[in-house]
This record gives sequence, C-alpha cells and structure tokens, in this order.
Amino acid sequence: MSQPTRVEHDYLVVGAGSAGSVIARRLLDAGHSVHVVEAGSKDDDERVHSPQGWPLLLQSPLDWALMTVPQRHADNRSLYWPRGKVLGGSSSLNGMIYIRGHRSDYDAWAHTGCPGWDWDSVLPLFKRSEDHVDGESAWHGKGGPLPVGRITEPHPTAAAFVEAALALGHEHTEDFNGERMVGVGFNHATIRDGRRMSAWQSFVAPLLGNPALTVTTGAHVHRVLMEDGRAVGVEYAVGGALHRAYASAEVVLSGGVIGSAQTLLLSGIGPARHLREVGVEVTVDLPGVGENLHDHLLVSNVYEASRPLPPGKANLLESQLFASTDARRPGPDLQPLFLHLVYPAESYPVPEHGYTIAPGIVRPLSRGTLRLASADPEAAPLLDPNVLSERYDLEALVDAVELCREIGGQAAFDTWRKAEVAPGPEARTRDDLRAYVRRAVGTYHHQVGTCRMGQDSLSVVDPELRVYGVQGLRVADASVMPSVPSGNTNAPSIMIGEKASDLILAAS
Ligand SMILES: Cc1cc2nc3c(=O)[nH]c(=O)nc-3n(C[C@H](O)[C@H](O)[C@H](O)COP(=O)(O)OP(=O)(O)OC[C@H]3O[C@@H](n4cnc5c(N)ncnc54)[C@H](O)[C@@H]3O)c2cc1C
Repeated sequence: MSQPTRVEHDYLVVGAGSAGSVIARRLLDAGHSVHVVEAGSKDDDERVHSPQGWPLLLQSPLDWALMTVPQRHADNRSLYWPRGKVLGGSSSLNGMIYIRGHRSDYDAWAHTGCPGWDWDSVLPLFKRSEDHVDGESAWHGKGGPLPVGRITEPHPTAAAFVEAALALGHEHTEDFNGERMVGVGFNHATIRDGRRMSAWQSFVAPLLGNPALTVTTGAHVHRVLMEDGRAVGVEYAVGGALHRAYASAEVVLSGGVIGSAQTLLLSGIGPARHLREVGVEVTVDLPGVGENLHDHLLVSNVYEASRPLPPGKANLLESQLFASTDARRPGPDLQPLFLHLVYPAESYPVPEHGYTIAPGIVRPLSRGTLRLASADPEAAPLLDPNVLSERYDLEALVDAVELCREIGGQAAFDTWRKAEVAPGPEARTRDDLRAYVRRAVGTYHHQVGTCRMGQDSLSVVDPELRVYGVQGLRVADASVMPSVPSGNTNAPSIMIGEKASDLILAAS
C-alpha cells in the first residue's frame, strides 16, 4: 500500500501563546508557510477580551489549572498555577501589565553564556513589537503589532496606593520601562479601546485569511517526530485520535515553561535516568530539561473596605511599586502590586468588599524541577518549584509584607480601610510574618527556566535557541529564560518570540 503524501509546512509552531504568536506572524510576513498547533481552544470567549474578565477565566476550560507538588517550605501546600489554554496562551488570561524588566536582567543573561541577549541587543526587539500610545521614543516603539496603553482613569484606590507609597518616600516613576524602573506609579498595559490585546489578537488575528497559515486548535502535541537526528514534525491528539504534522524547515516549541519541557521529555530528550524511570525511550540525554524551574512569588495582604469599591475601567492591576532591599544592587527585588479587588490569601477570610496590596519578590533564588509523572502524554507533569527553599526568598517576602503593611496604613487609605484581614492584626512579629508567608505564598504567574538557554552542561538550548543534540528543533518561550527578569514576563516572552524569528529567518 502506498504511503499517504505527507503534508508539510515550512515551519511548525507548537503553542499559540505570547512567544508562539510572534514567531508565526514574523515567519508569515517573511513569506513562509506556518502550521500553528495549539492544545487550547479559539479565543471566542468574551471574557478573554474584556480587560476585567481575567479573574473569571481562572479554573475555566481556558486554564490548564495545574497544581504543584506539595511545597516543603510552604506548609506542604500544593500551589495553584493557572496557564492559558487558548489562542494567545497566557497572554489571553493574564493581567495585561506591560513590563520588560531591568537592563541588568538581560546583561546577566549575556554574561552567563547568552551573547546577543544583553539589554542593548534586546531593547530594539521590545520596541519593534510595540505600538505605544505615546509614540516613538528612546524607550518605546510605534507601528508594531502590539498596542500598549496607559491607565488614563485610575481607580481611586489605585491612586491611593501611589499616594501612600509617595508619602513613605518612594519616588514616582512615570514609566517602569523608561529611564528608571524603581519607584511607584501606574502600569502600562496591553489594552486598546477597552479590549485586551493578547499576543494572538495583536500578531496573528489580522492575518487569519493568509493561505500560508494553518491553525489547528484542540491539538495536544505529544511528541516531536525525529528522523536521523532531525526533528521533522510532531504527533498530536485531537479528542482521542492521533495525527501527525510535518515541517520542511524547522519545528519550534513555544508551549511555555511547562508545555515545552514536557514535550521534550515525552520525546525522549532530557535526563536519561529520569526518562528511563518513567519508561520513555531516550533519544538525547540532555540533563538540563526540566531543571531551573522558578517563579516570582506573591502573597496577598487583604484589606476589608469600609464601603463597596466603585468598578474600575482598566485591568484591575493599575498601580505598583518596584523597590529594593539593597541599594547596592542594580534594579529592584520587590514588586508590591495593588489590586482593587480581593485576591484572597489562601485559608484567610474573604471580605465582601476589599482590596489587596500584594507583596511580591522578583529576584527569587529558589530553584526546582519539572518531571514527568508517567510516560502518558495526557498526564500532568510533576511541578516542584521548591518555593522558599532559599532563606533570602522568605526574608525578602517578609520585607515586602512589612512594606505593604506600611503602605496600607497610610492616610491615603483612611477613607477606604476598615480592617486588615491578611496577615491580620494578630501577626505582629517577624516570626509571625514568616509563618504567614509560608501559609499564604503563591505564584506571581511568572514561571520560567525549564529549557534554559546557555552553553554549559545543564543548558537545553544554545543562544540561538537550538535544542542541543537535535537538528531542526528550537524552543522559544519563557522556558528558555536563564533567570526570571525582575518584572512581569509577558513582554519578555514576546521579545523572545521576536528574537527567535530573527534567528530562524537568518538560518533559512
Ligand atoms: C493569571 C496570569 C496572570 C499574568 N499576568 C501577567 C501580567 O499582567 N503581565 C505580564 O507581563 N505577565 C503576566 N503573566 C505571565 C505571562 O502571561 C507569561 O509569562 C507569558 O504569557 C508566557 O508566554 P509563553 O509564550 O512562554 O507561554 P504561553 O503564553 O503560556 O503559551 C503557551 C501555549 O502553548 C500551548 N501548549 C502548551 N503545551 C502544549 C502542547 N503540548 N501542545 C500544544 N499546545 C501546547 C498552551 O495552551 C499555550 O497556548 C500572567 C500569567 C498568568 C497565568
């Protein structure tokens, strides 16, 4: 019997998230054919598009809704990790804050084996994506696919947060992506005309009629198909049925910090010992796959409000503060975030009306792992970020809790504050606050690092994002970050998509 003709595109992109959407767009613009294979659904749920819809998407079918393994240093709690399972990936259910991080974050990447990823090299890529409401400047781009706007009518409590931090002596920052990141101010956000601008909507939706583009949704990629050491395609499941898709040029994994590492492991690319333990045949012994999992950490200082809060007009996350526990270090390590809603602290009461001053840390030292639970591609992986295993992370979070308490106690909040609910008045000493952090710590949703870029024995991809030991296969998403930048990770993931497309096109 003759083999059916195998349908090939030039490129296969696995995952239509922040990075994958950019890659698909840039390859299409360059005249290539692209097949995007996405496990999630179309983004036709209206809650995706409203800037205020994201809390309603958590635990919905558009969320992978993963859980970590019990965290030893956090009272053995399993942490809930939302991730977008929809066109746009996590950029379709994130908080829309547009932050790039500090210049020193990227210079550190370059310094630790990633030439070409220093700040001066990546700034033009951030700008190329952007269509900033303020227009072209030294810091921002105009005319790119990604709209970035300002919070023009802040919620009164978000304004109170800024006023309170200023009263404590923090400096005002007009633009966290500008000259000075450290300070307090209002976020810029990926919102235009009152609509969320996900990476998919910004980069790919305008090209949906392009015959060179094929999009398959509801398609869970199980493994990379290899021929003679070269990636030639992927196998994916739709419903119960298995399908194959092929690429004549390259396969690009953009499944995010969890999906990309899991796909590599299921393809036999990873630590040989672990693969044998779970019964996956080893293709390439690559010990770094699944190592270096880390995340920004967040707690929720929750306040009961003295009256119902008026509705906001933007993304519910309008103002924040970048601060440092050590002035000798470049850039911030704390990121208290204000929400004009109750973002509950686990196991603490949830007031009917309230707001949250969320202490966050952005230079965590704790590192963990992602491992397969079994060889079954549909089984969720074992996620162990090992949070708070480093003493610095615990102490920095306690510093952040104290800082947020100080802000919450300022006169600017007098007309809004009824009571502090978490950590609550009974938490007085630093030890009490350590216990609170262990009991309430959660994710800031900025997991990275499981397919780390670099040139040492634990690197998974080289600085051109090519998987070591395999031809024709790259990883491009938050998983390649060697260390998490000190800001939110959507813009950095989009930048990685820009850089990846340059590298792919240069090799074509
Ligand atoms: C609730 C939440 C709030 C956040 N808020 C912000 C914020 O305000 N600002 C900010 O900058 N960052 C925020 N982030 C983080 C940011 O959105 C992510 O870091 C970023 O989107 C990661 O991009 P990515 O391309 O690596 O992965 P993703 O955008 O997650 O994309 C991965 C895609 O691959 C698909 N996929 C995975 N595995 C497979 C597979 N096996 N087969 C097929 N498809 C697969 C997924 O369904 C998904 O669509 C938030 C994240 C969350 C979850």
